[in-house]
Amino acid sequence: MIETKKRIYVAYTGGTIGMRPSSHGYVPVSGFLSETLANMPEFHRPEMPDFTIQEYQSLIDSSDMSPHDWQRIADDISDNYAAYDGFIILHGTDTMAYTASALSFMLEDLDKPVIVTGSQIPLAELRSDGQVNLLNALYIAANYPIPEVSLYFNNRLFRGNRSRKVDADGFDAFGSPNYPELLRAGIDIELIAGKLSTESQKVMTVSPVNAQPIGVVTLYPGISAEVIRNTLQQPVKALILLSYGVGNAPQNPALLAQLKEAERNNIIVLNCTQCFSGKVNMSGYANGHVLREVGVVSGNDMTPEAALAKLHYLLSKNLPIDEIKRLLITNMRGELS
Ligand SMILES: NC(=O)C[C@H](N)C(=O)O
Repeated sequence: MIETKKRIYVAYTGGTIGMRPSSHGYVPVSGFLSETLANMPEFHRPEMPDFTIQEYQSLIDSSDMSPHDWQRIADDISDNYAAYDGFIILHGTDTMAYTASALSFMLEDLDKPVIVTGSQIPLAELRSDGQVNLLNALYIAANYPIPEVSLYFNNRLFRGNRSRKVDADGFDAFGSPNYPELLRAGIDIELIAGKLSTESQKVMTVSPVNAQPIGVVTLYPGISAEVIRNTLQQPVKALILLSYGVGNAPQNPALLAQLKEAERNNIIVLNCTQCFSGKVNMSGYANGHVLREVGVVSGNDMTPEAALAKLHYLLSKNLPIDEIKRLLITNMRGELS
């Protein structure tokens, strides 16, 4: 029996991977990525899957990404879902972890691999990491299909909603501080925490997301209650508080009163740690306990990127506030332990 080649859909949204130098720095240029790839023979070897590149109308630096763009990507995957075995999203690195997190929530009952990747140096430049990232992402999507939204960078595949950009200018630009990688591509390709897809009867659907007014405040020594008060101005619906250590905040009565006021106004306050790894435990110290007493919800070991994406996703569903709070502490897509 002849094995048919896998078909992979590549959505090119922008980012450094397809950029070209200009007088004011790198810019995305339409048609350039497809043209560059057409001239790279390794992408067309018989071991490689068949792939189609869909270049988006307006290619963007990922610092311009918004929830509206997440929706466009999710809808694009949905429109092409039946015709392909896997999906690669070519994306800038700056907000890649946010998009991977958002897609992980929006794509309900996903049973095919969706891999987000990009590069630090454009594909067409000398010493680019784009070639190896895209080549491996295509190969892995076809031969090691892990049916979830993941992020591939520098020989490692991470769970999308556990990943973070950890280096502004190195090639090892992503990490997954609280969860092992799904797969490592060395001389051999080694599955670590990833589970390969099996026969499934699932029907993938997209949960729409609208941009939600969400505040984010990092605590710092000397922070005044006014900073919290200003961030909590209407129409804010949720606040991510990036607290100290295991979820501690100063025992400043004015600051705590602002958080209590948020609860009275049905504004969700989600406590994530500003530490790179580890988790929130509001019973560890009296300074964390007071936050719990004023109704703050624990973000556990969610990354700030996953917490923001999850809030956009849940707030877009118009659920009762208690249900949103319940789901925030529930593991929905492997985003928290
Ligand atoms: N390496 C990159 O892709 C960075 C670029 N500014 C982006 O996020 O689009």
